Amino acid sequence: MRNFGLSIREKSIVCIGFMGVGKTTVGKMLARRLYRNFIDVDVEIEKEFSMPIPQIFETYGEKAFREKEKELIRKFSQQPLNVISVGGGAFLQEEIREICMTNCVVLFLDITWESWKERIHILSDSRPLLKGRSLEDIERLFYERQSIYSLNHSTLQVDNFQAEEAAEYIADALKLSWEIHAPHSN
Ligand SMILES: Nc1ncnc2c1ncn2[C@@H]1O[C@H](COP(=O)(O)OP(=O)(O)OP(=O)(O)O)[C@@H](O)[C@H]1O
Ligand SMILES: O=C(O)C1=C[C@@H](O)[C@@H](O)[C@H](O)C1
Ligand SMILES: [Mg+2]
Repeated sequence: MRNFGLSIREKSIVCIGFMGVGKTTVGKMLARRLYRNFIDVDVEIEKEFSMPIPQIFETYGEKAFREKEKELIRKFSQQPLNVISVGGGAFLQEEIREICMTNCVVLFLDITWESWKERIHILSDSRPLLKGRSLEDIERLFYERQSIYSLNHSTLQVDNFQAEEAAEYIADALKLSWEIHAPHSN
């Protein structure tokens, strides 16, 4: 789908950030507040392979997962009015970074390592890249990943926000920026 005519308020919003920062949780709430479709790319990949992510990694390998991730992000990012939560590793791929930065509003949900580690117990079973790794290894991965997320249009530090508060804050900020860009259009 061509989207050259999309205005800033029609562009899809893409949530990026480290595993477990809240892209799915906050993204879903944001979509509800903005009356948009919510798309979780991890869920869409699971549907395509008809199996959960850890099993996709085991059966087909990370490379196949990343190819499907790119294909689906290419499709959804060109549609208007989505809120799209991409996987924590999606921005490792240069092509995905380019597609998202060109077609969408890219929102980085950031968190400090200190806050993130409090969540590890609810994350490790469902995230193959965390399973079996030591805390030191995960901390290294966390800091390595920060550089890929530095390409974005806007960043929100979520440490002191409940998920719903973060969604409210983002929705209000977006509406304000849309007003500034196009004050009298609907
Ligand atoms: N602001 C928040 N405060 C506290 N807990 C949160 C917050 N946002 C999300 N969580 C919790 O953290 C966990 C991970 O959130 P979520 O699945 O949304 O992360 P994610 O960024 O989508 O991860 P992934 O990249 O692996 O898909 C969930 O149990 C969720 O309830
Ligand atoms: O950070 C990552 O590389 C990943 C994050 C998850 O959202 C999934 O996309 C998958 O587990 C890989
Ligand atoms: Mg998610």
